[in-house]
Amino acid sequence: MAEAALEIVDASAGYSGRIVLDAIKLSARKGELTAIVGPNGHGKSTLLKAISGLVPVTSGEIRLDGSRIDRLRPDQIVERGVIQVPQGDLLFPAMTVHENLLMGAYANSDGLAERIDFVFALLPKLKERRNQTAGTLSGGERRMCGIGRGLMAGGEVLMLDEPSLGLAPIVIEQIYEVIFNLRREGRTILLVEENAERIAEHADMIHLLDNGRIAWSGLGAELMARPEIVETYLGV
Ligand SMILES: Nc1ncnc2c1ncn2[C@@H]1O[C@H](COP(=O)(O)OP(=O)(O)OP(=O)(O)O)[C@@H](O)[C@H]1O
Repeated sequence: MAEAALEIVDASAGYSGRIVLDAIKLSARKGELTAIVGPNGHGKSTLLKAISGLVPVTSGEIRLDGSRIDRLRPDQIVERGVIQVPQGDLLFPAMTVHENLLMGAYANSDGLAERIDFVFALLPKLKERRNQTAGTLSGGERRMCGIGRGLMAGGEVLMLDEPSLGLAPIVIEQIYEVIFNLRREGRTILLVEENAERIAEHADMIHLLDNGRIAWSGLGAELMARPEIVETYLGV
């Protein structure tokens, strides 16, 4: 079994005294696709934000390769190699695709040319659109640009917050093909997805987050064989 890249050990986090994550325990193993699924508003995005240092961890620990990162600033966490592609893309609309991609490498510009070549090879649409401003891209292209910008950071762990959100089914398939390719290449990915069916076949481990707690963990096939869980929590 691969060793853990990221370990969340009994971590709690929330907003202004309100606990949203309650003693969460899970890990994302190296080279694997770990998925967090669960209903809306139960803390999936908060978990990624807590890992990124954007929401304070009030108890417990978050470790990267065995070293604590939960007391670091967000920019220090990026420098350590934990990169979050936020929900809703958050691109710079007046900047070109190429400029947006370069922004991803602000903390680490070593091997910039190789990285941009890698991103353009993985996402050829971005190469075609490189001189177009991000504000003029389609929804799917914007999502790809967000993922490309995350990859430009050259991090060890890539965290994706609902990359399928708001996209047409055919575009969702394209986005997931890119993510599954990254997994095949051995990237460590922590993915938030509402629809477990979409990722069940490809995820190495799935954690179900319900009301700020891990309610179930296992393989995709095991989850799909539990219709009562799927119906209760995932509304499929
Ligand atoms: N900045 C904030 N301030 C206060 N409460 C917040 C903030 N962001 C999120 N919350 C609350 O934290 C809880 C968990 O939200 P979170 O966004 O983590 O859920 P989620 O599972 O990712 O849902 P979704 O898929 O809708 O994004 C919700 O009750 C939400 O209202």
